[in-house]
Amino acid sequence: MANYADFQLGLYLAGMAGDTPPYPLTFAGLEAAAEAKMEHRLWDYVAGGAGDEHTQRGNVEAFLRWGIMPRMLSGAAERDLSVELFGHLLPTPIFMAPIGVLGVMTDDEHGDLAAAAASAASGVPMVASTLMQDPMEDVAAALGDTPGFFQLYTPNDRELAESFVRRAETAGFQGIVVTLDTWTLGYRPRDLQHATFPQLRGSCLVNYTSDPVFRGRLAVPPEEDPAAAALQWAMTFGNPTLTWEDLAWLRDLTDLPLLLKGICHPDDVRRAKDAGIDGIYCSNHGGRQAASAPALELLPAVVDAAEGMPVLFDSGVRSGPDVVKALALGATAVGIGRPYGYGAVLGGRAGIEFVLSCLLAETDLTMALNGYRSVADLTREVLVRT
Ligand SMILES: Cc1cc2nc3c(=O)[nH]c(=O)nc-3n(C[C@H](O)[C@H](O)[C@H](O)COP(=O)(O)O)c2cc1C
Ligand SMILES: O=C(O)C(=O)c1ccccc1
Repeated sequence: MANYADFQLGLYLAGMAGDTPPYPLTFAGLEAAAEAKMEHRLWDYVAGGAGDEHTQRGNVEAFLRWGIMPRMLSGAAERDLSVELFGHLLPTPIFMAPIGVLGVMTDDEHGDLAAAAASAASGVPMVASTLMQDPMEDVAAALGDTPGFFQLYTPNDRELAESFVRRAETAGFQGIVVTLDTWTLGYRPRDLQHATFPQLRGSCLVNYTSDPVFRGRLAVPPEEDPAAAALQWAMTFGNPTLTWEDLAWLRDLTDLPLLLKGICHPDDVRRAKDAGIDGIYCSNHGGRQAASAPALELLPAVVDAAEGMPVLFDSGVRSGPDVVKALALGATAVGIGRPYGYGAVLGGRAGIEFVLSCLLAETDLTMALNGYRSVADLTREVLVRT
C-alpha cells in the first residue's frame, strides 16, 4: 500500500524551505523545457509524428472526452495502485513505453541505463526498445528487482530475430513485446524536412552491432565501418512480409510472455489469442506511424475481445486522470511515452523518476478525491462522457 500523495507534501515542504521543484510539473512545462534544451532535429523527431500531427493531438483530446465520476464518503483514505501482470505484482499501474532514441536523449547518451535505473528505483517497469545505445544485457542488469520487457522490432532476418529473443531471455527480461505497427516508417514531415533518422546516422544500434548474427552479416566489423553497419541495419530492420502465418514461428521462439504492440481491432485480438499470444498492447505508436489511427477509442473493444488476457495501452497519456481513464476503460497497465522521455532529457534518471512520481501522485490523488480505493474499483461505470 503506497501513498504517492506524500510526494506532493514533500514538494510543498521543500518549496517552503526555498527549494522550487527541480523540473516542470505539467506536460506542457516538460515539453517547453525539453524543446529549449534539445538539439532542434532530435526535438522534432521525438515531439513530432505522422502527417499533420492530428493523430497525436487526437490521442490527447480523446482523454478529454471522458470525465471521472466523483463518489463521496467511500473511505478512500488509503489507496492501492498495484496491478498484477504475468504473475508479477507491480506497485503501480504504469510502465515506460519503448523509446528507440532514449539512448541519445540524455546528456551522457546513456538514456537507456537511466531509464533502467529509474525503473529499479520506482518499480515502474521499462519496455526496453530494440533500438538502444546500451546493450540489452547491461540494461536488464540495471533493472534490479523490477521486471523488464524487451521490445522486438522483428528484422527480415529470422536468425537475427532469434538471436535477439535468446539474448533477451538470457539477460533476464520477463516478456517480449513485438511491435507490429512499424514495419516501415510513417510519413513524418518534420523528419523529412531535416532528413532526421537517428539510427541511419548510427545512433542506438548497439543491440545490432553487439549481436553475433548481425556482425556475421558485415564484411568489416561495425567499429571499423559504422556507416556500413547502419546501412545493413536499414536493410534488415523491418519485415514488410510478416503476416499472421509467421506468428507460430514467433510464438515458438520463447516461453516468456509474448505481447503484440499495435493491435487495435477486436478481430486481431482474437487472432492473436488463437496464435497463443499472452498479451495485447493497444497503441497507435503515439501518432507517429499510421495517420488517423485512433487509440483510446478502440481500447474498450480490444479489452472485450481479449476476454481477460492482459491489455496494455499507450498513446496520449499525459496526466494522472489519463491513467485513471485508461484503467477504467479496461487497460491492465498504462504506458507512458514522451512524458518520461522529456524527463530523461531534462535530468536523466532523476528527471525520469520525477516525471513518474508526478504522474503517480496525480493518479493517486485523482483516485482518492473521486473516491476509488483500488484499480479494481476503476470500471467503465466510473467514466462519464463530457
Ligand atoms: C521518440 C520515440 C521513439 C519511439 N520508439 C519506439 C520503439 O523503439 N519501439 C516501439 O515499439 N515504440 C516506440 N515508440 C512509441 C512508444 O512506445 C509509444 O507507443 C508512444 O510514445 C506512446 O505515445 P505518447 O508518446 O503519446 O505517450 C517511440 C515513441 C517516441 C516518442
Ligand atoms: O520513431 C519511432 O517511433 C520508432 O519507433 C522507430 C524507430 C526507428 C525506426 C523506425 C521507427
